[in-house]
Amino acid sequence: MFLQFDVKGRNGRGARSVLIKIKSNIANLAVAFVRLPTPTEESIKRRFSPHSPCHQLVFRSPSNCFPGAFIGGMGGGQKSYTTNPDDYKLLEEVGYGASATVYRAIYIPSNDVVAVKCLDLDRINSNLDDIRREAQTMSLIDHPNVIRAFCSFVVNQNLWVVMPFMAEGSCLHLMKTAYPDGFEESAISSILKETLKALEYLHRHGHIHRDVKAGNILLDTSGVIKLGDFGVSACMFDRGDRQRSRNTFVGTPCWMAPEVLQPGSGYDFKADIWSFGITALELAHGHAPFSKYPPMKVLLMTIQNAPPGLDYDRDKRFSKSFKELVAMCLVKDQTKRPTAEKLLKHPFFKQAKAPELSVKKLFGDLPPLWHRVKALQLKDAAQLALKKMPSAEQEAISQSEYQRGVSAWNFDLEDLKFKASLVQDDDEIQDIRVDDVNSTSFVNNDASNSKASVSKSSTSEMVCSDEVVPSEPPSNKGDTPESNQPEIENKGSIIVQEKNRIKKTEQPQSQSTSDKEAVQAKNRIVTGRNRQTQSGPLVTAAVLSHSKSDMSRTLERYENESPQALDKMHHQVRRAPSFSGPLNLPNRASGNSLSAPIKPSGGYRDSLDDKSKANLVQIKGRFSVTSEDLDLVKDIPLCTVPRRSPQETLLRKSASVGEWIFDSKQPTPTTSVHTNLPASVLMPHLQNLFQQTSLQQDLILNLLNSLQTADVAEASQNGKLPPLPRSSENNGAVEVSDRERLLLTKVSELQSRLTILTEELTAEKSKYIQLQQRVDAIAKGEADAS
Ligand SMILES: Nc1ncnc2c1ncn2[C@@H]1O[C@H](COP(=O)(O)OP(=O)(O)OP(=O)(O)O)[C@@H](O)[C@H]1O
Repeated sequence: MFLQFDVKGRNGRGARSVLIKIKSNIANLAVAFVRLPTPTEESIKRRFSPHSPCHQLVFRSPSNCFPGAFIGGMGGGQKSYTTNPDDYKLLEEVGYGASATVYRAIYIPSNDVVAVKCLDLDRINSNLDDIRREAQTMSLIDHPNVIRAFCSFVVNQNLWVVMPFMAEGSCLHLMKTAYPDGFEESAISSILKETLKALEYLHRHGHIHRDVKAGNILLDTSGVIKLGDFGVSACMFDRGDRQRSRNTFVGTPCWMAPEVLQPGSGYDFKADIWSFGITALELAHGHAPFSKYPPMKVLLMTIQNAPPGLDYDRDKRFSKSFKELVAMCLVKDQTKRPTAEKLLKHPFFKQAKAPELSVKKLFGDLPPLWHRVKALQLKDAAQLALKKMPSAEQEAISQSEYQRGVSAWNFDLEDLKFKASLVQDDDEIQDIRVDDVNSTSFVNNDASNSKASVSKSSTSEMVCSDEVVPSEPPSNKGDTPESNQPEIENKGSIIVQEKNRIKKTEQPQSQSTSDKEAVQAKNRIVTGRNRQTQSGPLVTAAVLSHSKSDMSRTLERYENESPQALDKMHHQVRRAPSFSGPLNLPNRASGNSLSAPIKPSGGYRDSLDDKSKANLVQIKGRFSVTSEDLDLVKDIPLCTVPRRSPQETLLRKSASVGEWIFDSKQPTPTTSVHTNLPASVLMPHLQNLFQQTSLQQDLILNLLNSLQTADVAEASQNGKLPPLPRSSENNGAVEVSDRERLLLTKVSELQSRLTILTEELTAEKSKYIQLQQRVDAIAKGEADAS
């Protein structure tokens, strides 16, 4: 079916200006990670003014052409919705993403509750094709598990997409509100099954969703589950431009498949299967794997590490079939991943209950969605207000560096990998592999470990903050059909705290508020650093490290001082680095295949352990690096692989130094250490290694010196640093200080390298000394014998 995409003004005027506006937006592709401002009451009123210019994007199908209104494209018998904005009354904000804000709204002619997604065309990180594609795809949908658009039209600089209102919001919101550790398995299987049905439908019709994640799985009060957000979907059967778009990075870092990160080869619908697997882990744990890391680190880990899975102690509560399902999806070689159709036949889904049974109970007694969203926004605002800790700054710098690379179209994967390697890992929240440690199990094996226990128990990872009162819905709430909904007392203000779980299980089941605070304080001390997840707007350590009353005071201040200030903060919250936004990276050809080899079992791994036991060379937190992976990342520069133990030196040699200094084909001395080669053979190699490591150290020192002294201009030409300010007229001071900052970053990067090399040198020295002693001993023994 061919759809025509028209732009017209309300009175036939203004079409030209809209087209120009949209075209100018195409030129703004490089603007990434922009969040929309919270529309003020003023701006919403303005939008609805009868004098406000309205332009309509009208979708017409040959068989169903109603100028000014779009009626269900394929389903037939659908309700009709007009494209007149005056027919819609926007109510509360119920969600926001990278490119849009979503409102609950009333369609006045029929009094229906709908959702209106407002995409700001001025700020959207997309071109007209993308926008059109999303709206077209959504309007053609005819599947119970996929959100369809009733109609779309342009109002001022916004594209409005009218769609069914999903009263319980997204799974992500739900987890952030009440299930910080994820859902129980029965709910997960229902959610995944419905999502998979949606994917099967989309794939069958030639679409790749490209943004499958908990934030895009929407729930309504009756337990119906729908997959939403086609902001980045692509058509598999297209050629030309759209086909090329599949060679670009689009998606959200934590959910992106490895092949999406190496766009030279392109990717297909199997990328959705990977994202589906990540979503399964997200639903199981409350967050996506790698979500605590900045995007560039996530990119590196996705490429370099063994795929994540349900392999840890905390995952004991999950069934074998669930673990298998996840493992099937998270296979690096996309050709080995099953189709959605095949996955639907997996035993895991045989037991899946109807969502009305397993999912509906999840939100039984939660406050209305908009209260929850408001509470989450307030927490984001508080987080921003308190965001003065260095780690937050580091995140911001990391994010801005990343964006700079992306928006300047000078993205360099090697540079990215190097920078990623400098991001400090958070060892304090390491997970423990099942077969590594016979530790006390801290997992609540009770499958009913859900909201009730979470919200009532003081051992839970939530802190209920009664003081945070979600702001009242707009005054026109009384006009709505839901105005008779009882005002549910505030339960939505919940702070998720990741802390030392073993410690927590020792805590008593009921405590007073002050006890709770004391326990939290204790846990903060025990934990050191609280978890910071960068998957969407979350409560970070900044908030968590403040007492409940501190936080409420902050919030009160923002609430009371001025609504505008709060509004501004919300605006800033959206603009603040959030690591869940889609990525759009330029096309890069890559000859490297970084996909890990898959066992000939067709990609069906019994568990990660099999692979890890054979080839595991490093365990780092929840991640492991296998020798298979190392072969594939040998082009990753020095120190991208963290080093902790003498054994890891072997790994480092083969992955970095061996590549840099030695002929990689030549056997390295370190690999020979464990052989029975005579000392006379070993010694030259060791001496060689020793010398070359020293050389490396000298080289780095020289580089450091030269950088620190005079070679600034030359450095600016190598593309790594911004150019020197051309004139002093315009904010030269800012440019200089930015530059200084970057130079300092560069210097610290070099210093880190130096430190690592020094460590390495020391390790080699001690090995050298040991071997020297052995050689001496052998020589002495031989001398004695003769
Ligand atoms: N129909 C709906 N009913 C209720 N809530 C919705 C609906 N559609 C979206 N939302 C909420 O709004 C949020 C943002 O919507 P959406 O994901 O479409 O925006 P986006 O800007 O495309 O997001 P992303 O950051 O994923 O690209 C969702 O996560 C969800 O919580």
